[in-house]
Amino acid sequence: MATENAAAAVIDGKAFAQTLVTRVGGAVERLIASHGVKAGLAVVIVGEDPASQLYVRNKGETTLKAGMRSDTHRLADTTTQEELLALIAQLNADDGIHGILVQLPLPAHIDSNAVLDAISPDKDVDGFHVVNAGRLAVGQDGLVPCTPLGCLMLLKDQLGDLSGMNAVIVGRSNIVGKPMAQLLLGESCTVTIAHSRTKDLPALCRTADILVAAVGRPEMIKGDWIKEGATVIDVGINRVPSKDPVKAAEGKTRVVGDVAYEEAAQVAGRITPVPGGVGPMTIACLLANTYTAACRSVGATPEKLG
Ligand SMILES: Nc1nc2c(c(=O)[nH]1)N[C@@H](CN(C=O)c1ccc(C(=O)N[C@@H](CCC(=O)O)C(=O)O)cc1)CN2
Repeated sequence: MATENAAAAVIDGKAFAQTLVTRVGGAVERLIASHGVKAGLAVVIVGEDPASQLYVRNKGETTLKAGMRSDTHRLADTTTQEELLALIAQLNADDGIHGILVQLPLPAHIDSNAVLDAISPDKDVDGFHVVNAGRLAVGQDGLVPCTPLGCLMLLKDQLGDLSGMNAVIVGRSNIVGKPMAQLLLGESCTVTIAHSRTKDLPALCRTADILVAAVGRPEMIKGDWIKEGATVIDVGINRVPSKDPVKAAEGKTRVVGDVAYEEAAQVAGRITPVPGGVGPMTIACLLANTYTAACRSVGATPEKLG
């Protein structure tokens, strides 16, 4: 799904995500009919971060839209690590819950890795558990992190066979950069991960047929870093002051990606916007992963959704 822009085709992640949620909903219904199992997702949020609250609300609403059970656990930011681990143990043991997600970031007094690794790997719908990271690295079936999975779906929808393409990923996080590299390697791309110590990043980016920006720095990637006709996937979600000085003075913000969109769209062949690109795919893929986990819990083969 792409609409024409000045130069680049704009990849409509929002529309793709809506289609995916509808497909998940159909598959969820068929799993209920065939196995009497209703997929269930538990989301845990600690604290009051407004962006996290918004994402968690969206997750709950979309889960219900897809016909799944949705439980949201809202915990105070004074919650101890022990209390959070006790809740996870309870959710691991709950047969009606097939997916568990702990919204990140967690407050500083909680060790995120300890919490993520307490989630049963079979219910780890974020795909962040070391077991799922390992499965992805060796090409075994597991649960794949939602944002890179969504990026891959968009890329395959746009480009079809990716084999032999040069992919450059800017950012080496465990959540996006590293799993994205594994997924693109699995599609037989030639993959480079760039990071803060990479030499001549603009020149490296210009070698990319596929450029994935996941660095968390507003509009860092400029138009002249992009090869003519390349496909640009912008994972960044950064809040910056409004362009209108009066609104900016009132503290109003706007959301931008890691790519300088206006410049990049003059050069790229295809590009994801922010908002409306990768972000909505993250939530749709979370539902797809929850459906997959529910299927596996009863030995059913998940339908292909993406
Ligand atoms: N446990 C997790 N925590 C976090 C994840 C994650 O995948 N698992 N990712 C992000 C937040 N996130 C989902 O949790 C998320 C971020 C953004 C969007 C989205 O649709 N964004 C909109 C713009 C919304 C805005 O204006 O702020 C868009 O891009 O169109 C969805 C999900 C960190 N935490």
